[in-house]
Amino acid sequence: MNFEVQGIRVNISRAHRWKLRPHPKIRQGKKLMVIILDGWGEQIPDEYNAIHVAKTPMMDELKKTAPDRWRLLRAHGLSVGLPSDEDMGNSEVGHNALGAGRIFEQGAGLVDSALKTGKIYEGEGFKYIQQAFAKNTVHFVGLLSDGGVHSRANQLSALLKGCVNRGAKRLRVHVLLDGRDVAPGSAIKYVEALESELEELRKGGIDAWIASGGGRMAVTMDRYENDWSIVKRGYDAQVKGEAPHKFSSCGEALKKLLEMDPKLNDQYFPPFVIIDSIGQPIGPIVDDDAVVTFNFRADRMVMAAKAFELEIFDKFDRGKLPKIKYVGMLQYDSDLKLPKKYLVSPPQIDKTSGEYLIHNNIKTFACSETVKFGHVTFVWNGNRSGQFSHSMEKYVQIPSDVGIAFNMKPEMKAIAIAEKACDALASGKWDQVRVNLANGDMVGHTGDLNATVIGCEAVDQAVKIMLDAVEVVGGIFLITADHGNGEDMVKRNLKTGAPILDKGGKFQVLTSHTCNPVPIIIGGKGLQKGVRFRRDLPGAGLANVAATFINLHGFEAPWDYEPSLIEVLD
Ligand SMILES: O=C(O)[C@H](O)COP(=O)(O)O
Ligand SMILES: [Mn+2]
Ligand SMILES: [Mn+2]
Repeated sequence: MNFEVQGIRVNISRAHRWKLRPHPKIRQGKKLMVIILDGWGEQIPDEYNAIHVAKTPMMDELKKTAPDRWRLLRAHGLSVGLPSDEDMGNSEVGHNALGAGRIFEQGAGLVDSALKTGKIYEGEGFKYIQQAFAKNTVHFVGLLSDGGVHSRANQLSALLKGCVNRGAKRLRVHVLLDGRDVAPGSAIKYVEALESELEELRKGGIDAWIASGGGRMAVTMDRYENDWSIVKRGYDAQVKGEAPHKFSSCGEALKKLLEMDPKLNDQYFPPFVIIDSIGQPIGPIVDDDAVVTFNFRADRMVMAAKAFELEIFDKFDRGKLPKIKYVGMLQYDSDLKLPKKYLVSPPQIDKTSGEYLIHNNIKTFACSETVKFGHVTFVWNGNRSGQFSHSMEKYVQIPSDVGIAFNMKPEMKAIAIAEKACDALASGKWDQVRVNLANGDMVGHTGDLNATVIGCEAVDQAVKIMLDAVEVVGGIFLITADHGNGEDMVKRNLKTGAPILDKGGKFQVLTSHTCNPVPIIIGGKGLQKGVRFRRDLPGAGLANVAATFINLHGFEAPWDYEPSLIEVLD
């Protein structure tokens, strides 16, 4: 559409037309069930592939019986906006791509560029913390590893140096140990590397130390408000200098805590505080200090950001809130403007499929359990809080188990989610019913192969329940995943694919995601005859899914979306 402003002819970009054209061949009005299997990739079918070992009759049948409606998608690296194809996929980038139908450069890459160009030091966020450089301490809180999912250690190193070069004199790092996006037991390697970097800084006259720490699943990095006690433990250690364990260095902390519990995985380490020779914590956060949370990914930092920043806060007793200059590596929630100040702007993910759907009268019901709830809502909608329309969308959260590792109850809430989805479908109120089943991922991250097998079996049962409901209403289903995890529970020789065994012949556990592709399957009575996957998109990835389901709703996809995966044969 064209119009004139001050004599200049303006063409309103087609992207701003929310109304979608009817698909020339696919009818509107069919109910669509979209099922995201979190952490469900495709990999060599051997004994370390929990999805293969699991009895999954439903998923097996779908793969065997519909070759034209089953294919693989790329779910890692450049296909989901990560810096390189060495980067495994993750829930945030995966669900962003699924919901937005396009690939956006993600936090990892945005921070890399801002550090490389030096832009990070020119922004408002950096100037804010710089006020503390001369007389106060700058604290860095975040995940210490090179997993690249939530943070990266080389970005922390660059930032520490960048602060010192610009006048910071006193630095404290509050480390969160990983063992989830990287190998269990590898925390010591990252701690040693950081300790030697801080030692170098000390040689240059900078007062720089690790001040506290703990495992990421026990300290600070909870998400979607599942368990505030995790954030409290972090706050107590980082701000108040209080923790059940006190040591004279972080290296000593890791060693001693492992002696006390040799099976302890990095991600579950209890909180600890580093103390000086007279037993005082060496780096509590006090008035006028600056604090940087150096994770770029939002979901597991939002709660800590609230604890550091919100004046009105009732989740736990913070005591007297110090007056700090707090910034996030990124802004973690742009709707809540949280935190107010940040070092790098987050990706601007606009015009997501959810917004198109409501403009085209497609009503959506989304559901998952707490630990993945934000994935199928907030992240799916381009990191946007709440619904686009209260009357046309409903989001339901099933409470996750709290206080246990998920290998203790690997079935998680898969069946409860499936039942909710079936009720939603049967109610006739919703055109798209979207769920996320967490098991392949959350149980996979524990590294417990047997439990992951049980978790994957629960997923298969849940899928069957939902597909039966689709059948009853004559609808369509689309099943896919956000990245791999459960299909590979062992570290492998990268060239041969053979599992790496330790000296005792035991396999080395893989707790992280993978770079494997994920399946996508479409079907159901309501799927029009002749619909099949195109054969000309061999490199397609998660960003191609949104155009696909928009087609299945009977519309043409927006012109700037990655191409749809389907074609209709006459
Ligand atoms: O946060 C986590 O649990 C892991 O680092 C990544 O898992 P997710 O991307 O599946 O959430
Ligand atoms: Mn995931
Ligand atoms: Mn995961």
